[in-house]
Formats: sequence, C-alpha cells, structure tokens
Amino acid sequence: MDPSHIRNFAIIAHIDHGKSTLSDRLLELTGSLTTREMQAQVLDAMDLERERGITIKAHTVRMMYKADDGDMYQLNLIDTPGHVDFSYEVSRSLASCEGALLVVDASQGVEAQTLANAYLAISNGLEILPIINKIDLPSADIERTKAMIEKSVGLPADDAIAVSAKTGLNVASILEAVVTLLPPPKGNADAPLQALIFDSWFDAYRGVIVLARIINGKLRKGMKIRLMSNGKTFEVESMGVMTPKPVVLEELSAGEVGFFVATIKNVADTKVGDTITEDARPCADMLPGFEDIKSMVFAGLYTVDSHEHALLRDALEKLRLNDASFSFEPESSAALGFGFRCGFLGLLHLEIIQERLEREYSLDLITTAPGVRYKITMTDGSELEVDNPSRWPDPTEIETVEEPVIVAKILTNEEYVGNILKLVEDKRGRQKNIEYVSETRVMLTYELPLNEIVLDFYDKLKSVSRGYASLDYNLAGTWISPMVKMDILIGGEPVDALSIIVHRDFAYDRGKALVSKMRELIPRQMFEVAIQAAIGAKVIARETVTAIRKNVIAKCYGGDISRKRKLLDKQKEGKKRMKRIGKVDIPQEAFLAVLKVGED
Ligand SMILES: Nc1nc2c(ncn2[C@@H]2O[C@H](COP(=O)(O)OP(=O)(O)OP(=O)(O)O)[C@@H](O)[C@H]2O)c(=O)[nH]1
Repeated sequence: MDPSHIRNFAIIAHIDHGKSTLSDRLLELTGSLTTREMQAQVLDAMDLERERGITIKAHTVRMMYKADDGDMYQLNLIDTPGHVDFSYEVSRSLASCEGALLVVDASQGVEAQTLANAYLAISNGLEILPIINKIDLPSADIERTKAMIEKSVGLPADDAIAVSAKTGLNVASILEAVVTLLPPPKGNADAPLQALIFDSWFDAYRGVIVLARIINGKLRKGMKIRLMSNGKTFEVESMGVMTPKPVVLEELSAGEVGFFVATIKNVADTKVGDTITEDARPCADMLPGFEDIKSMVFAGLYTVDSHEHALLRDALEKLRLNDASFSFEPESSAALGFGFRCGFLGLLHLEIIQERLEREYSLDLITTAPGVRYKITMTDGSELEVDNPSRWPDPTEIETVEEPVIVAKILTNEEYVGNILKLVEDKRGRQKNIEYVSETRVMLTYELPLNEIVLDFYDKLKSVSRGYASLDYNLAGTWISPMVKMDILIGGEPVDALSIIVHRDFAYDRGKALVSKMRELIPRQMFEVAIQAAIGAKVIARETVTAIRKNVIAKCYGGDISRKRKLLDKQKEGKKRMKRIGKVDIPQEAFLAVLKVGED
C-alpha cells in the first residue's frame, strides 16, 4: 500500500490504564474481529497473560479503516506491555512506529510509567496523541487529567480524546485522529530492502517467526535475505500480518509491519534490532539497533524431584527460545543437587517463568532467594562477577564489592510522601530530587541499590501509599558497599541454597527477621530443629522449631485400610513441595522466606 495511507502506532500507558481494552475496542470497530470471535483481550494471546491481565510480548495487528475522507487506510497497531519489568519491550515497539496513543486513566491521572513511556516516545521522535480513558468512572476527572498531562508530560492536552474503552464511548474518534494527526511512514518501496527486526520467537509448528518493520524496499516470498549483523542468508518461505488472525501475504512493502518465516532454524540468529536486507541487492546502512537486554535478577531453579533435572533443562531451553531476556546456566548446590542459575528482568518475570515451567511442563520447582550480580575486586587485583551467594569468595580476599544501583522515579500524592521517604531511606536510598509535578502530585527521584528493590520494594511501595504511588526505574551504575554473605544453618548444617548477600549494617536485623520467618515456615518435625543465621563463623540469630510426634496412622484404630491410605496420601501431598535437606523437610516457601520477611 502507498505509505501515505499507512499509519503505524503504538499504545503506551501506565499498567492497568486500559491499553488492552482499548486495543480490543479498536479491533472491534474496524471489523477486524467478528463479535463471535471477540473474546476479552485477544491481544494477550498467551493464557498466562490473560489470567494475570498483563501483556508480556509486544504484538502487532493490522486493521483496515475507511476514514471520513472516503479512503481506506491501513492501521498497524503495536501493543506494548506496561509493567516496569518489561519496559525494554516498549522501546522496541516504538522503533517501528511513527505515532503513539498515550492512554491515561482519568481517575488515576499521570503515573510514573505514563511519564517514562511518554519520554521514550518523544525521544524516538513519535507524534503523541493523548487519550483520556475510563471516563465512565464516577471518579474520572477529565480536566484535571488534561492539566496533569500538560504540566508533567509537557504535551498539549486540549485536544486529548476522552473515551471509555470499556463502554466504547467516543473510541471511534480515535481512529479518525490516528489518520489525520499521526504522520505516515516515510520510505521508498523501490529502494533496496531495509527492514528492522523488532521481535522474534520460536513457534513449535512454524519454527522461527520474525516480526519486522519494512523501512525501505519490499520483502517478498522466496526472496533470499541477509541479516546484516552476522551476514547469514535465508530464504523467505511465507509472510503475513495478524488481523489478529494470521493472514498470508505475498509481499510486505516500505512502511508496513508484518511477520515472516524463513529457513531460519535458530532463533538466536534473529537478533532483535538487526537489519534485514536483500542478499542480491543489499542496502547501504544498518538501522540503529537496540541495546542488549541484561538480566538484573538471579535465582536458582531446582526440581523437587532430582530425576526431573533433564526435563527442567529441556523446558528452560524451550522457554529461552521465546524470551531472549531470560538466561540460565547449570549450577549445583550441596543441598538441592543439580539445578540452574537463571537471570530475569525482575521479580515478575521470574514468577512468570516459574509459573510457565510448572504449568506447561508440569514441573515441581524450588526457587532460591533472588539476588543481583555483584562485581568483586579481590585483594590480588583480579575482578569477578558473582550472582550466586555460594560462589561468594572468602571475605579476607575481597578488596571491594560493587552493587548495582538504580535510579527510581516514584510518582505519588503528597500525603504519602512521608511514608515513602521512610521506605526508601530504609532501603538505603539516596535522594536525588523531589519536585511537584502538579498541585498534589510529587515526583521523588532516588538512587537505590537494586538488591533492595528486588526483594519486596514494589509491594511495600504499594502498601505504604495505598496504591497511590507508581514506580519506574533504570539501571544507573554501582556503589561500593560492604556486602557480606549470610549463611543459614538448619540443624547446625549450613544450607548453601539459603545463603543470601546483605549489607553489613543490615545483616543483624535481616538475619533475625529471616530466621523467625523460617521458623514459621518450616513445619515441626519429629525432632527439634535449630535455625541459625551466621556471618562467617559468627551466629547472629537463632530460632528453634520444636519437635512433635506426628503419627497419622495412630488415628485409624487399626482396621480401616482405605482411610489409612487416604491419610498417607494426604500427608504425601503435603510433602510435595518439600525438599529433604539432611533430616529436615524444608518447604519451598522457606527458600523464599527472604521475600516474606515483614509480612504477617
Ligand atoms: N471503568 C472502566 N474500566 C476500564 C476501562 N478501560 C479498561 N478498564 C479496566 O481497567 C483494567 C485494566 O485494563 P487493561 O486493558 O487490561 O489495561 P492494560 O493497560 O492493557 O494493562 P497491561 O496490559 O497489564 O499493561 C481492566 O480491568 C479493564 O476492564 C474503561 O474505559 N472504563
């Protein structure tokens, strides 16, 4: 199609402000879906996404829209995820668009990720259309929301379109605005092919699927293409667009987005951000790529049943094909046996991977306490990176430890500032800036150690602000900090999988809280179990799980075999998520006790 009749746009918003609901509504309006096909949030294709109501992967959908000028327009909508853990996906999507709809919930107003995403879009040179959503809510305040958009985002909001994605009110005017206010793509369909890979994944039936934006030229079925970063060549087998059902096409041309399948066997060859060109007639320049995604949070994954280790490896390999932001390598633990050290973008990402492993691959897993990666300079001048506490060097050989630091931007109402300041100070935060972005909204900018954020910061922030605070963060260098390894001893034996890295000044309190939490989580056994926290040889906290006599069969008064079996089965069920360490059964929760410290 002639690029003047194409519009590529993303929808960006703070989490829960209604992107997915609005996307569905736009699809419905353009007739991309029949009512029978209309299922809540079709864009969130994966079951898990639907259940949790979050969008993990960016998706793109083509809609055809007949505008008021009587012409047909091709609108390519790129959905983006909203959770902080996945903000890198947002930048990828934006690189393939000329415009963005900035959705703001009229009852909540501008939140931290509204700002973060809007700035990303502005820095990518996108034209932004503010959309004020949820105007059906009694608490909606359109004028106030407009004022906030102008003051904090710095965008004119007079013409912001006020809609209810839920009821459909006024949503149709968004389509007309997309056509009249967002710019069409530039690009020359006759030039050599130059296309950007902005996503790729492995599909069990079709192999590697690449999502691409054609900048110049044409991509045709049967064409021999070259990936410019590695020089590899492949033949295009099929291509198409999602409407959101897949529709097969013969070619994609300048300005369009779509997917293609080629003779690519390995998803690692299709690096996101790479440039695709035609082998016979290559373009001159590569497009600017994307930064490599880095894992920020690390945890060990082990199977409860050690025989399932190979299954876990297979499952991890399969998941990794779809998710380049996730990494793993084998590790072993004296307590848990063979497992994998996995890297994630954040805690939510960890939870999602763990849940998928359990659900899609029926694995019972033990996850160890999540932590970050430290850079250690040794007294002999050598350097190493450690993300696994059991690899922590002998303290006498450590010169300095550098821990990753983030810059967090927290947006909240003024009445919660006091609570939040206390929270960030408790988490070793250093203040950078505090400013009012509207009469009652305050933006706090703090440097915080990632290691403190990983644990429970997000949940704590929500609770101290009653949900009226939002967070966005970026990695911002390192601090030299006195970090120490804290071991946990169960029945006098150190359990390597329970060790964590803590700041020396916080070790005592953290140790006390941790062993007391573990005492609640470790069930009473037939004998007394001591739980201790220690730094080196020094025990800093201790609790005891008292013994019980537990003989379920005694209750059966002899004869009744079926009841006896039922009881034994029940007991077995209860043990499912237990890992026997030495003589003690430790439940999964105890390995994650560090996340639960401070909860009731
Ligand atoms: N009352 C009302 N609720 C809405 C409206 N739009 C969306 N919602 C609700 O707001 C919640 C979040 O909507 P989603 O569309 O899932 O939000 P999202 O921004 O896509 O969230 P993520 O995909 O997780 O980033 C859902 O419960 C929707 O039903 C609206 O116009 N009015």
